[in-house]
Amino acid sequence: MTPCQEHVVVTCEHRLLPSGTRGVWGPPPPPLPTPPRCYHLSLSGSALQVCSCYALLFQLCNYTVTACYCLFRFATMQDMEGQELPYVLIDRIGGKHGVYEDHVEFLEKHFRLVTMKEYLENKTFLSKKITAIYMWYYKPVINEELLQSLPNLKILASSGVGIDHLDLNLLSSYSVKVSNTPFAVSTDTADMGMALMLASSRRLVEGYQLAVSPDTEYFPADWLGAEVSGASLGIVGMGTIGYKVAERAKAFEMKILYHNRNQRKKEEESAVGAIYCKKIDDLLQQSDFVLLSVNLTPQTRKLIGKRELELMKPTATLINISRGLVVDQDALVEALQNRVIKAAALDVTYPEPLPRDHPLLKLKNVIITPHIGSATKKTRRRMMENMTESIEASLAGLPVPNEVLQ
Ligand SMILES: O=C(O)C(=O)CO
Repeated sequence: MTPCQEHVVVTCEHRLLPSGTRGVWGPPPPPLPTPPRCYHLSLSGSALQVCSCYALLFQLCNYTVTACYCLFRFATMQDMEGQELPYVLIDRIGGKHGVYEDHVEFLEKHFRLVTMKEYLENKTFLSKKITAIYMWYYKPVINEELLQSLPNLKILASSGVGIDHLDLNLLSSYSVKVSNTPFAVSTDTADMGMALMLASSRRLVEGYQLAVSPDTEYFPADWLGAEVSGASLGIVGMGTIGYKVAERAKAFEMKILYHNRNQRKKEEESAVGAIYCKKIDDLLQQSDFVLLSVNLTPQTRKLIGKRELELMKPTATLINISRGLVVDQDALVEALQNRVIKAAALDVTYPEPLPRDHPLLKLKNVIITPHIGSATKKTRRRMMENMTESIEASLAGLPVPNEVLQ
C-alpha cells in the first residue's frame, strides 16, 4: 500500500456528510435524518490511496465504511462527484504580473480559477461564486468596490511576506481573512542579503564592468574592496529573515548586532552569537554593514533618515532587503553623494522600478537589484503551495496556516 500523505485527517461516517461540507478537523457533523446509503466518492490519485488505506483500516475494525472523507496537504484532490471546486479570483495567467503558467496545473486541481477579465465579463454570475482571492505579487488590486462586489469572499491569500500593500482594516471590515507566505521566502531573501553584502563589498558589479572593458587597466591599487569576513553586521529587524541572515553571517565569522522590537531568546542569540542593541543608534554606530529586514509599517517608514545615516560609519554599507520606504531615499542619495556612508546595496526602492534618471542609478557606490529576494523557482512554487493550503483551510473552516492577524 502506498504510504499516506503527511498531515492526513480522515473522518469516517456511516452517512454522507451534508453537501458542501469539506474535510473536517474535530468531531464529525451530526448524522443526517436519512437512512445510511452507500455513496461513491470520486477521488483520484493520492486521495484515493489515502481513502483506501483508511477504509481498509476501519473495515478491519468492523466498521462499515460508506463515506470516507479526507483533507490533506500537498495532495491531489478531486472533489466529490458533482461538487464544484472553489472559485478563486486571480489577476491573470502569465505575462508580467500574472500567475506563473507552470503553476496553473497544480492550482486547477484545487480551484476553479477566475481571471479578472473573466470576472468583469461575467460579474453577475461570478461575484457570488468567488470565495477566495489568490493575490500573486500585488495583483489583483484590492479596493472597496471589489470587496463590495464579492459577498461570499472568505480569504485573500497574498504571496510573499510583506503585507504593506494591503489595507487590513478594510479587509477585516468585510470579514475577509488574510494569509501570506513568510516561511517560504525567508531562506532566499536571507541569501539575497548576503549576496548584496558580498557583491557590494567586493565591488562585483564594478569588477564585472572592468573585466569586460578592454580599455581599462586591470588591477589599479586604489581599486580595493572591503572584507566581509570578520566585519560587524547590524541587522535591523530580527524576524525569520533577519535571523537567517545572522545564521549565514556566523559562517563568515562576522560580529552580529541586532535591533528588534523584542529581544530574541538567549539560546537563539547564542546560537548565532548575536548581540541585542535595544537602541538602534548603538547598532548604527558600530556596524560595518547595516542590513534592513523589517516589515514596512507606520513605525518603520523612513526609519533610516539623515540622522541615522550620519550615525553610521563613513566606511559602512547599507543593505536593504525589506521595503524601499523604510529608508528616506533622498537622504540616502545625499549621504552617498557626500560619502557620509560608503555604499548601498538595495533590492528594494521606491518606486520600483526607479525612474531611469534617478540619481541612485548614477552612483558608482550603489548596486540595485529589481526586488528579487524570493525570486527562485523552488521558492515561488512553495509560495503558491502555501497560498493554496491557506485558501483550502479557510474554506474548510479550519485554522488558516500563515494567517495574518491584526
Ligand atoms: O516576500 C516579500 O514580501 C519580499 O519582498 C521578498 O523579497
